[in-house]
Amino acid sequence: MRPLRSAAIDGPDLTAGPETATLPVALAPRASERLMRLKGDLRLGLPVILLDHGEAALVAWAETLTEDRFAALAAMGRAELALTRHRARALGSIAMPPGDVLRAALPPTAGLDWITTQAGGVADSGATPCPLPPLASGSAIHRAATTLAQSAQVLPAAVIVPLREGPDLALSLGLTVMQAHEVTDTLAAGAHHDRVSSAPLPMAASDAGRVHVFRPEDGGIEHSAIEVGTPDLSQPVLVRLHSACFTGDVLGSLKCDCGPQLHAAMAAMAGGDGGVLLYLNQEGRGIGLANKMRAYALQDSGLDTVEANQWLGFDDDLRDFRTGAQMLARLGIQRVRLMTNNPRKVDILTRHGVDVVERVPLQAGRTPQNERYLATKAAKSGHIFT
Ligand SMILES: Nc1nc2c(ncn2[C@@H]2O[C@H](COP(=O)(O)OP(=O)(O)OP(=O)(O)O)[C@@H](O)[C@H]2O)c(=O)[nH]1
Ligand SMILES: [Zn+2]
Repeated sequence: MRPLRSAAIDGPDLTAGPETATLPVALAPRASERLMRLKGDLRLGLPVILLDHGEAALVAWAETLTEDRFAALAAMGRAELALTRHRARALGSIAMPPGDVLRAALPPTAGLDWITTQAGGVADSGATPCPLPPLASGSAIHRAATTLAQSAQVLPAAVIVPLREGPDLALSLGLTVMQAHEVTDTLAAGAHHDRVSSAPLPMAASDAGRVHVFRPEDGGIEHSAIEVGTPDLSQPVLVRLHSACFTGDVLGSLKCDCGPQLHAAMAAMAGGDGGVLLYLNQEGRGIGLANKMRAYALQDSGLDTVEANQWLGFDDDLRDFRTGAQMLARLGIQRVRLMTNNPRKVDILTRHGVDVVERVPLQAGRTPQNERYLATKAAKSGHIFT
């Protein structure tokens, strides 16, 4: 495979000769922007090419792959399936250490239905998945493909076809190409968020209110901060870091405590000296609404919240609370009284420069239907309910 350097793959080459010195390099996409393109392609069902130390592979996500594209991929070489260690465990494989990814050969007769079953996409169909003999430990390409899928709220299972001819194919077909390590490094770094708009909003809880909308620099999902009442930002501010729950916040689901927690937090702010609600769009602890519904179907067959996430291949909590710390900093809030039962929220805010002067317990909305959900929070996720 010829070593290839391309602005489409590596970004602009700032060390090249004088003729490139005049290129408007600021116009070229940065790593975080190329990552969003890659993610967009994979969500569409388009294959991409990932590179790792002289290796190249075509990569597509099992969930978004179509029959015609799968047939074309399988014709390109020996197709493999990459699954997270959680999904491998659900299929009956031996336990794998954190960070490891299962890499298995696709049986020659495997079709898209078989792949979807292995990926966990037919949990409620009664189909029985089977253990897959691993080929070897997954490479950086397998890891990048499954980690990126989790961040895109897609089942973390990928079809991977190693390429002998390198990324030339990608360039002639117009496929997006990226280095695997750049995918994982960029994901780990997280995105910076800036405030894009603010406006007053009178609310049922408080006539005085203001909404601030934040957008990540990579063009991803927006989040909001809601001032309830008129908090004095020079004093410790009552803050709720709330993750979106469409079913609980909007539909009044009895399966969780999110809706009552949201309303209790706003009532406490309105009834006191005001406060700030950070509403983070991290539905289903980051797995998204579609997967949360898959998890709910699995919970009806006996799994708890954590087991259901893992059965689908996801980590049990994918939320990035660094976003909350950034939003507080942009609002000029340094000291907070944090309304939560989750010590991880306190820990991450503290590690990212927020002075959490007090954890304020927030218990509301216990129902017979959410008893097991709350028990699992206490037993497996470290929540404090005392
Ligand atoms: N994956 C998954 N997510 C769920 C389930 N039930 C609720 N959620 C999500 O869990 C999150 C709960 O968010 P929070 O209430 O902010 O957080 P918390 O970690 O419970 O901590 P607290 O601050 O103590 O409430 C929301 O994103 C919900 O959508 C479930 O069964 N499975
Ligand atoms: Zn909820």
